[in-house]
Amino acid sequence: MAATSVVVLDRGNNTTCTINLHGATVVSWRVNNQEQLFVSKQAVFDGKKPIRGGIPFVFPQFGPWTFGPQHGFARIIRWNLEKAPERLASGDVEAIFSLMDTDFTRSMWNYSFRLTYRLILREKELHFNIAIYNPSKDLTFSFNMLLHTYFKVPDVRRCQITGLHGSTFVDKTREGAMYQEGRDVVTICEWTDRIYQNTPQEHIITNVVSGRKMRIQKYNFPDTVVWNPWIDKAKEMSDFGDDEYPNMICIEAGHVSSPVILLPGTAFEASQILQVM
Ligand SMILES: O=P(O)(O)OC[C@H]1O[C@@H](O)[C@H](O)[C@@H](O)[C@@H]1O
Repeated sequence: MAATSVVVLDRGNNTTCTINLHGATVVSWRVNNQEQLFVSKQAVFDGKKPIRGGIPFVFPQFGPWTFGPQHGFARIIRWNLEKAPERLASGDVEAIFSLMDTDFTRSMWNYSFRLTYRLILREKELHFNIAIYNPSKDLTFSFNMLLHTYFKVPDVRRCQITGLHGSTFVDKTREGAMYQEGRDVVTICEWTDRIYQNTPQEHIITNVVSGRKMRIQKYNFPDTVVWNPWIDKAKEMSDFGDDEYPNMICIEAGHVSSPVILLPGTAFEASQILQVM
C-alpha cells in the first residue's frame, strides 16, 4: 500500500481540492487552475513525517509537547474518509474525514475522542467545519487545535495582513515576550513567529497568487498565528527549500493560547472559510 493516498474534490472549471489522508492534510486548492497553497518541493510523503505545506491539522497540542511530537499527532496519522466527495445541490462538493483514538494516540494522550472534518469546495471558497466529541462518561479533556495554513504567495514581503491591529501577541522569536500590535496592517520582512490572541473573525491577506486577496473567516478559533521561517530557519529545515521562504506565508487560525476544555458527552465546533477575492 502507498505510504500516503489522496482524495480529490472536483468542482469543475479546474477548481479542485486535494486532501492527503496522512493527517487529512489539504495539499492543494486550485481555483480556476491557480494553486492557492504552498507545498515545499522538499516535502516528504512517507506516511510518517508531517507534510511541509498545504494545511496540516494541528491537534491536540500546538508547539512542543512533552508526551508526543510537536503540534500533536493528528497531522502524522492516517485519517478515515468518512464520506467520499459528493456533489451538493448547489454544485459545491463535500467530503468528510474522521479521526478516532487508537492505541497509538492513547499512548500519548489517554482519551477517547471523535474528530470530524468536513470540507466543502465552492467556486472561490473552501469551507472547513470541525467537530470534536468527548464520548467519555466521566473524563474531561483539554486540547489545542489549529489549521496550519501555508498560503502560496509570489513574494511574502509584499503581503499585508489586516485584522491584527491592537491584538496582543506572543513573539516566539523573542523568547515568548508579549507585545501589542500597533500596525494597521502587518507586513513581514524577517523571521516571524507570533501568536496573536483574541483576533477578529476576519483577516485579509493582500498580494497572494495572481495579485489577488485572500479572505480568512474563522469561528471559535480565537487566535491567529503568523509564521515565516526566513533565511536561517529555512536552512535548518530538511523538508523546506533554502530559497522557498519568500513564496509562503502561514496564517493559522487556532485555539492555542488557551486550551479548549471539553466536558464528558459534549462537543466543540470550529470552522474556517477561505475565499479568493
Ligand atoms: O516545523 P513544524 O513542526 O511544522 O512547525 C512549524 C512552525 O509552526 C508554527 O505554527 C509555529 O508557531 C512555529 O514555532 C513552528 O516553527
